Amino acid sequence: TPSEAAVLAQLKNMWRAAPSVVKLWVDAVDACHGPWPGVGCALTDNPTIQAPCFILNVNCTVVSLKIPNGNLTGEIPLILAGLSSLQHLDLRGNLLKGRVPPELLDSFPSLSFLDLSLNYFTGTIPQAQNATFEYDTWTKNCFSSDNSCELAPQMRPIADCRRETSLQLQPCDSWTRKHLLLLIVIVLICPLTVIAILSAIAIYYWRSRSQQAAHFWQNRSPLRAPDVEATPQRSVCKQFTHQELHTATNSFHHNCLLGAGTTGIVYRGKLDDGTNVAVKQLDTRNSGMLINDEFWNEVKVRGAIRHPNVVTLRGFSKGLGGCDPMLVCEYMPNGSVLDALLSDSTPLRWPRRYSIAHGAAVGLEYLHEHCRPPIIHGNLKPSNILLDRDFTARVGHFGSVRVAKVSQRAVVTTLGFVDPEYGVTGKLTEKSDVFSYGMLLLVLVSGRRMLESHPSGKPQLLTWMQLLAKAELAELIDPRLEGNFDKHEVSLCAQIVLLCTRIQPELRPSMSEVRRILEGTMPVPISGSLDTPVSSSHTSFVSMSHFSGSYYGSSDCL
Ligand SMILES: Nc1ncnc2c1ncn2[C@@H]1O[C@H](COP(=O)(O)OP(=O)(O)OP(=O)(O)O)[C@@H](O)[C@H]1O
Repeated sequence: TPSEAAVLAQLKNMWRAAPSVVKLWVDAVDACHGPWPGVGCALTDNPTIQAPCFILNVNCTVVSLKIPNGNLTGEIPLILAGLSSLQHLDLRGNLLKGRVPPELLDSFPSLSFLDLSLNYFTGTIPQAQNATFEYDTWTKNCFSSDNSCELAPQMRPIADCRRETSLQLQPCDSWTRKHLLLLIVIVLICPLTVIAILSAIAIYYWRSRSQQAAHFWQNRSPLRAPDVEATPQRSVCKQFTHQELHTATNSFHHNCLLGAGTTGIVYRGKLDDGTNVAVKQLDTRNSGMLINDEFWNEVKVRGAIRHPNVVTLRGFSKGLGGCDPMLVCEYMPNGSVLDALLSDSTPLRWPRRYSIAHGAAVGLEYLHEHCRPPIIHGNLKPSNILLDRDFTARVGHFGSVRVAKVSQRAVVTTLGFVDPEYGVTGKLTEKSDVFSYGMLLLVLVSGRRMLESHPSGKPQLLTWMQLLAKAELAELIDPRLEGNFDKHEVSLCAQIVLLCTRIQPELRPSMSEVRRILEGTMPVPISGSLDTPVSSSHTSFVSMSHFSGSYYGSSDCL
């Protein structure tokens, strides 16, 4: 019919480029009257009779269209509906895609054979109203399997349905690519995301645990040493320029002055990153300190020390070009034990004093027994025990610290707290620090400076020691405590003072023993409970004791 001729002409035009039988369709000849491969005709009057219309020269109609494996592309053309007499449609093995509209199938009332397999059709398998098609019609396409099992029972036994469906409706290329991408996401990205989330949770958990641990330690009874092994030991000691420290301390402004000692002046400062620090300007001219390469090497070693009871050294400046060398330490907001003891406003209560005694013992134990080589402080005294925000005692100011066993030369020490043995041998040992610790404890209990005289007018240290030896504790104890103290703890401290200040260094306890006595996990050694402490010959040291004043800077320092 003319309409069929028009449809075929359009199809030819559409699929002209494809290497299929369509290429052989000849325009000049009617499809049913010439050699149009793939196009089959039958008598219009009786379409069941297929005939060579071009020979018989009778009216014919198109009843079959067979263009298999022709590389036809695009969607299935809806103009096919114009071939309404089609009984046989075979488009298998092409590259057709998109949906197959059921209306199209309904427009072929006589269609008895349909093969659309091996294409890229998508969507659901269309159901024609008047016909059911062989199951193979649809296979090897990209149909979703949504309705495949609804259709399958009409054609196959139910048992075969799912198996056949899943076998036949194979994924095609485009499907595979999409799912490959999905697989990559699942296999690679998802695990990475999960790992990242888990790591974040682990880090958060670890941080909060360590913060909790730190908080716990600060708030708990002082009678437990922190886990020193967990303390990081990587040196973060930085070499600052003079200019950096000049800026940090507001040009060493007097408002930033924290205090002055025998070895220099201490200023409060603020680094670029906002950290508060204490900057000690070393007075090499008057202190007799020997600042050489060995000193700086020791300073760097100290930069690696991290312990909750030791002030961290943040850095140094070598003081080149005529500038003073400087040490940069953590800033301790509550100043030194000396400051706290002498504070006019609030006397240091006994539990805090005992906690300070314990903290200082733990810090010293760490320096002596956990550092390799051991570190001798060499200048332990109340102004060198600093108090952090929570009043935890931190052993500070290592200005004269020397590596153990090589302390052959004179170092700056503070008389009154220094081991009498040092006066004889000129050598500092761990036991020199133990002696100084004993004196520190005496100051904590009595609340008095080393220079202060006893009301009797007798030389200070001897008087206090005699009181201790006679166990006349009541007279020794700081009156500012107003009787609010733990008698057992005070008695323990008194006995530790006696042990630590024994003349023979080898009879003095180690700092770990001191710590354990304070914690109550070790009894006081009986032999030395009230042994003879330092003799009166030592008083000469006492009377020369140096007091370091401290001037707390006003708030407009920085
Ligand atoms: N890190 C710090 N944080 C806060 N204040 C500090 C710090 N270091 C020192 N100070 C303050 O500065 C004062 C003087 O400290 P410095 O260490 O110079 O004195 P010293 O120990 O008496 O003397 P030296 O150790 O030189 O014999 C301390 O008493 C304290 O008040």
